[in-house]
Amino acid sequence: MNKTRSWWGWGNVEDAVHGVELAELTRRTSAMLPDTDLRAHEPPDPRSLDIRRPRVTVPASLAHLGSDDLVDRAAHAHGKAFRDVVRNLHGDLRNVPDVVVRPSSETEIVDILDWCSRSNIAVIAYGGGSSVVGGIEPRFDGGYAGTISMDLAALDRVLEIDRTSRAARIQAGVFGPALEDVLRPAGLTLRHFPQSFEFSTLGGWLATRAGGHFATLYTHIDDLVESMRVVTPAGISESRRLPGSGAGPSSDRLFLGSEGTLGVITEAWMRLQDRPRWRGNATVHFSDFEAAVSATRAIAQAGIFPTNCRLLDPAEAFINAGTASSGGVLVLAFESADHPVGPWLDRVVELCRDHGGTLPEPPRRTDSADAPAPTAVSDAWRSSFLRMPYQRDALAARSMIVETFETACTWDTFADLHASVRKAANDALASVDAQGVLTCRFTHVYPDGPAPYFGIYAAGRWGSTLAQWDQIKAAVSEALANAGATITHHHAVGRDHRPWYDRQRPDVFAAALRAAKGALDPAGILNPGVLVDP
Ligand SMILES: Cc1cc2nc3c(=O)[nH]c(=O)nc-3n(C[C@H](O)[C@H](O)[C@H](O)COP(=O)(O)OP(=O)(O)OC[C@H]3O[C@@H](n4cnc5c(N)ncnc54)[C@H](O)[C@@H]3O)c2cc1C
Repeated sequence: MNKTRSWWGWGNVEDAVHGVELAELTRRTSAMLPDTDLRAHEPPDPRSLDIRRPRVTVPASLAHLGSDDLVDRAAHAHGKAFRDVVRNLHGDLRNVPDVVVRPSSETEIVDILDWCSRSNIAVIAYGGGSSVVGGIEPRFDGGYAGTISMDLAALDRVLEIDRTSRAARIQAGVFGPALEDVLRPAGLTLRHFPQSFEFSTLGGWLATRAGGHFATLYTHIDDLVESMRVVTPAGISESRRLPGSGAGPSSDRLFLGSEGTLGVITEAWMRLQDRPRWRGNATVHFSDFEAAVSATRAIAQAGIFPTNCRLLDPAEAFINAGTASSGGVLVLAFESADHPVGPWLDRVVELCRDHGGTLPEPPRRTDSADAPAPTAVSDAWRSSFLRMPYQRDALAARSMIVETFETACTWDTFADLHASVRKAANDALASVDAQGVLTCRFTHVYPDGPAPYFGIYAAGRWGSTLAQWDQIKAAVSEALANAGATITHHHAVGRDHRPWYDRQRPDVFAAALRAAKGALDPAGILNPGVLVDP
């Protein structure tokens, strides 16, 4: 069945929360936050809204690539963060691209960039539109004649597979599932699975330095890049395919995380892996969160790199895995294409026991090609992980504030950071008069520190939830900045994180980035306001 992408919320219209799932979601929410007004509000029809008419006309030679359809433009106006969904629900579409263009070749991209550079039209590269930081939104000053959203979904092919070096040349507009469908028959995988996998693209992952689902070793997409090809208004940059190189600063590193401000990534050679055969998993309960953190650190520093090492604090374990625990739950998994993983699993279980962890179920493993059954907690966590964005939308339409924020810090600073974020979030919830819960989990762990990921579930007031969230987000972002943590571990900078990113990066680096932008994008048309001012 062909599904319909939602213009206002996550994913497909047909997959939205309804029926039993909706009843259970509202029941659990009411139990957690009694007196919440959970009446549903429907999104408006974009055609009923007073959306600005297009200010630009695509030249005749490119006209077949352009769309000024109102719903198409509305769907390209915002990303998929809570604040995007809420604005859509309220019909707040004040910044809408004038035209959506869909090139299917580099030549067309070059022609579009030439036209826009000459005509002072801003260009926003658009992959899957799953940005959660205002990265694809035409929200900026600067007297542009208009804005186009350059949707790259037609660049969706795997062009070559090099089985010997285990790499593939892949176009930037391919979505996660379509990419894996092509690699699977060759026994290969990119093995990059962000939560947004189904609705985000390779180009978006590269442009935002996305983080995949796996907790250790290859965490960011950066680790998987062999070379990149980027069309800039000043020309095309293509790096050599190399397993490693010490030849000066890396051009790939310049374009990774450039968020559409320096050029349009059209393709990349990506390092692949053989599909895993051997797997093992275990779930460990702790009675004390500090001990759980120490166990997780011991594992991160043991040099054994589990694929999953996700520590859920008690609130997170309860809300998203349905498990009660006083000190948190650690979900562990290993997989390998080459060897059985039993000894590694045994070792991490031993480390957990050393820190007081207990296992309600024995570890599971297969030293054969059959996948082991997941533990009850890891199964519950996985299905809730995939449904979370749909449930977030259902709750956003019912006056709830449901959003996440993420960071990374060194182990020595985690306890203080955790305490100050908790305080900032709870104070902010009180100041916006919202009863709520803060949760924390580690999405990734490194030998020198974790990437904590926080969630807020709070009862808001319909019509005010955006303002309430913005106040909470500013408070927690300040707490992260003051603790010396990063404003983002993998969600990128976009427009929403700019104030804190500007404080985080060294001033001389900002000057170098501005100079690079000046050289690559002399007319300053690419994604204005993101990373640096034009
Ligand atoms: C529910 C949900 C879950 C998420 N989970 C994760 C997660 O697990 N890990 C994670 O890292 N992020 C996650 N994100 C954030 C988002 O999915 C990532 O930032 C993702 O990499 C964006 O990819 P995209 O194709 O949707 O890009 P877009 O949202 O379309 O674009 C993002 C940025 O990249 C630029 N861009 C896109 N394509 C190109 C290109 N070809 N060339 C140059 N610039 C380009 C855009 O201009 C924009 O600045 C999540 C978001 C949501 C809503």
